[in-house]
Amino acid sequence: MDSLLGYHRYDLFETFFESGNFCIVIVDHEGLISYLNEEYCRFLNVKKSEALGHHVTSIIENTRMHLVVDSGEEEIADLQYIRGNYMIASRIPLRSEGEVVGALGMVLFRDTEEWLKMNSHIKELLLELEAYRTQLQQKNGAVYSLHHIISRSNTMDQLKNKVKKIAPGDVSVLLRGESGTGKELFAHSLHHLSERSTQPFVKVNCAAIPDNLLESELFGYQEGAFTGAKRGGKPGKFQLADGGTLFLDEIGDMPLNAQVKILRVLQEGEVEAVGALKPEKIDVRIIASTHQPLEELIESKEFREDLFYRINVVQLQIPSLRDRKEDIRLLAKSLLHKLTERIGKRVVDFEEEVFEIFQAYHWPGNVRELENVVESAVYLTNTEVIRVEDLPAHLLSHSYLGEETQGLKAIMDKAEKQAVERALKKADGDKSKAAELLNIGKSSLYDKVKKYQL
Ligand SMILES: Nc1ncnc2c1ncn2[C@@H]1O[C@H](COP(=O)(O)OP(=O)(O)OP(=O)(O)O)[C@@H](O)[C@H]1O
Repeated sequence: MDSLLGYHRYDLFETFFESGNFCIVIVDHEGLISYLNEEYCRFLNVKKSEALGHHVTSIIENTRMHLVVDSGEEEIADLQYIRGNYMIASRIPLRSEGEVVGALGMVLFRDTEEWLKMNSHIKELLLELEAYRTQLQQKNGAVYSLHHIISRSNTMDQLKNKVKKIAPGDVSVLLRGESGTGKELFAHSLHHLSERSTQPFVKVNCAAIPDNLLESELFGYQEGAFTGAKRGGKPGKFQLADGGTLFLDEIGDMPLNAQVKILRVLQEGEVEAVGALKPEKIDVRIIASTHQPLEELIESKEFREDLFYRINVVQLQIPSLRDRKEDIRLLAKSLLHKLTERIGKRVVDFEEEVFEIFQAYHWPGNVRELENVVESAVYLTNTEVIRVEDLPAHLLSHSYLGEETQGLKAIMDKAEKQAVERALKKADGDKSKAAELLNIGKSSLYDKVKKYQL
């Protein structure tokens, strides 16, 4: 045995790590992946070469490997949500001469179903847990929390810290920001981190409720309140949110008469269903969102000032994507991962030029627009990497024009530089070929290469 281990140690480990149908990952003291076996690569849908050397959090969803390295504490049979399933993982710190030098993670069962087959005795408990979880989710309605908000910019970090501070209280929060910046994700997160997290989270799209239905939608109605009223009546959004959070989305689009009614409920803490004989007490926390300039709407008497002061106790301004361009790369990668998983197509990365175009574009639709662009590119691409030609045309033409402050000369230079760079790349550095692709003379190309120091 000694000689077996002595002479064949490496082969034995390799055989062990690679032949079982379990997943193994090893990270170093910085949380960078040193080893990922083939089975895990298949499960994660990544290439080994792309994973090695990268921080484990960028490759494995909800991983805790880097935390185990920090704490030095092993975690055995932990439930981890990954690729749409709960799997069971164990994480063991690796020590050398008393120091933690890394960690080994092993996925024991890749989904709870696999686990159930082997552990019939806990089946009942787990099913019960799932039932409660689903029930809670249905009742609760808030599915996102802070870790779903992907970012690396300082402004977003500061916002997330602010959310952690204000979430526990009952203070009303007004979320401001352009459409698609993630206001709803913040509303969910505030609820999740609050003491009301086990209670309902109810969203009202203030812009979408027709005027004549507004009262019954918000405050409910009693049986027989009007012709066509349901038997037994119907609770309104306020009653449904009782004890929890009411998210008033696009409050700036709410008609004035509805603003008056909402204000009254907030002031008095009670609602009166249509046809009810007396009001009922209601306890809700209000989170509102808007992309409208409310101060201007107050000036033009389209928004009530008293309601504004009620909802605007703490204000969170979510920056537009063009004001936090350092988030774009991370967001694009994360959205790609999420979308390919949903669509079921293997597309693993973006060409570097795509990121350049993303950086130059002004993203009027913010993260929602980025999501749409990545989704359409995933459908269109014929390769595993999204290329410039997979992007919508308006992105290419606008990318140079996004920064109007630069002046026309600078914009044209930038466009020219990118075109030359692209042609050189396509021609594998061959300048004659690149000149041909651009339909210009060779000497003109040389001039441009010199000018832009390519
Ligand atoms: N930081 C983020 N990380 C991951 N996904 C994000 C992020 N921000 C926004 N998204 C995604 O972008 C889309 C738009 O986000 P959301 O609906 O929260 O924006 P919004 O500001 O509420 O928009 P609107 O004002 O139009 O309702 C959603 O699919 C959301 O999941």
